[in-house]
Amino acid sequence: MNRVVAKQFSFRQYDRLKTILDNPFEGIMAIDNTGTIFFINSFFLEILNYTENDVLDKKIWDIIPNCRLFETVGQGYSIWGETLKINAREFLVARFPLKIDGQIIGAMVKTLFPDQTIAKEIAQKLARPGKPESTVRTLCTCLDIMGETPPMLYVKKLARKASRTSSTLLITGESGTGKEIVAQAIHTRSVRREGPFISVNCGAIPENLLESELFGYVEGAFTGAKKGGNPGKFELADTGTILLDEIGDMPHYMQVKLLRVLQEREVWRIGATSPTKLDVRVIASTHMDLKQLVKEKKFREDLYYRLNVLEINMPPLRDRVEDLPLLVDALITRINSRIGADAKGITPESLKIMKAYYWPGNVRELENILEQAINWSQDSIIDIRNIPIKPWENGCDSGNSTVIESQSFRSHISDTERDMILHVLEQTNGNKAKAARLLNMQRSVLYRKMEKLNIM
Ligand SMILES: Nc1ncnc2c1ncn2[C@@H]1O[C@H](COP(=O)(O)OP(=O)(O)OP(=O)(O)O)[C@@H](O)[C@H]1O
Repeated sequence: MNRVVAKQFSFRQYDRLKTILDNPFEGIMAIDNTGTIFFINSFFLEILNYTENDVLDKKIWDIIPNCRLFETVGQGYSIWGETLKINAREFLVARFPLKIDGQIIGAMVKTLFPDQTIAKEIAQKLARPGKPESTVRTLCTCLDIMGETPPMLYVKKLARKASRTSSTLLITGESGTGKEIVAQAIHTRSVRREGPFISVNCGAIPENLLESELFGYVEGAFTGAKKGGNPGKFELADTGTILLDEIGDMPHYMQVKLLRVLQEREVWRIGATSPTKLDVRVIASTHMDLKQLVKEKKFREDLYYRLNVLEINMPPLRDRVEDLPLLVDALITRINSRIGADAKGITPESLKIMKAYYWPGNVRELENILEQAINWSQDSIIDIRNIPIKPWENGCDSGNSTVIESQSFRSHISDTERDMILHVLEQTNGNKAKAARLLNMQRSVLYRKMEKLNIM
């Protein structure tokens, strides 16, 4: 190998090593035998809120006074599972000596988990070997949010940040992008995790019932009111989190009432003479453009700003197709265990089609197509071309979503949704409850979609 090649090779190697060490999932830092920091990765820099220049060549005790890494240089052995607190965040870490030819030349510290919540989730999993996930917990955690592309890593980062407070949060994004699972994950890693998580689909509840559903009523409030009254979803979510899904569908008069709840932190049951105090975190989600609705005077501006204290925007699947292999693997495992199949993967042709398709129904549609393909395939390596309705053949330039006019794009989404729903209804002989299950959506959502798409 000549010197130039050797140099290039080592540069490449260096880049690769740096990528490994700079990954966003673990913190790594190393000191020499005088306690001087000679390596720190971006994970730790972000937690410390420092740049490399602030830290490199400084003594470890000046940067993280409570870090016992320098002790490792003297001790010469590793310590696992110690807690390290940096800027009010706690990490489980390991520290161990670095040796060359048996001589200690320094020590390094690394985090064992990205944070304590994930550590606890994994500990729980280990404590219950062999138990199917569904019996361990029903709500999603951050581990259930699949995706390693930059937009998804950003979503997870925002979700972690949002879980540290109880601020009102708005999650936006197309249908099926995972808004509900992110809301659940934020709840399950927040201090409210022991409290309830209540999800309300504002668009699926008939307008005349919405107020009593959300705020409850007292005995005798109206004919047919239950004896003793009934608590609303807000009261049921007390000490926990309420997810107001499809907030864009909330009628105007209810927007006023919701604004009052957010401001006063109390609800008035229908017919009540005094309010009930609440301790609820509100997360709202929508696939609509709320700003546009505000402009069109269909959504109150003051409510929009109350809800949008924090915002997480879920990227559509077409913008993160590099996540497809990971999603496909994970979803196949999920579907296998749900329907008792044994699919192992997909053909390269399927992946090619998937990467070119623009996924109007996002991950929900992907899951549905995979489940259909598993049912139609003879082999354990499934081919999505085997399914009867092939939405990617709908005559659109699937490879380049940006050239699609927004109107035709929307109508294409509706066509695809209509085809999917009709196909599943055919499979279930018109049984809507079964169809909703197959489509992985609430029955009320299916009814709403059927009404919108004129499916009788
Ligand atoms: N990143 C993801 N990782 C794993 N599963 C996902 C992801 N995104 C979505 N899903 C799955 O897709 C389905 C739809 O997700 P979810 O209900 O959270 O979407 P949504 O954005 O709230 O949809 P809608 O607006 O229609 O209510 C669920 O089965 C969910 O588990």
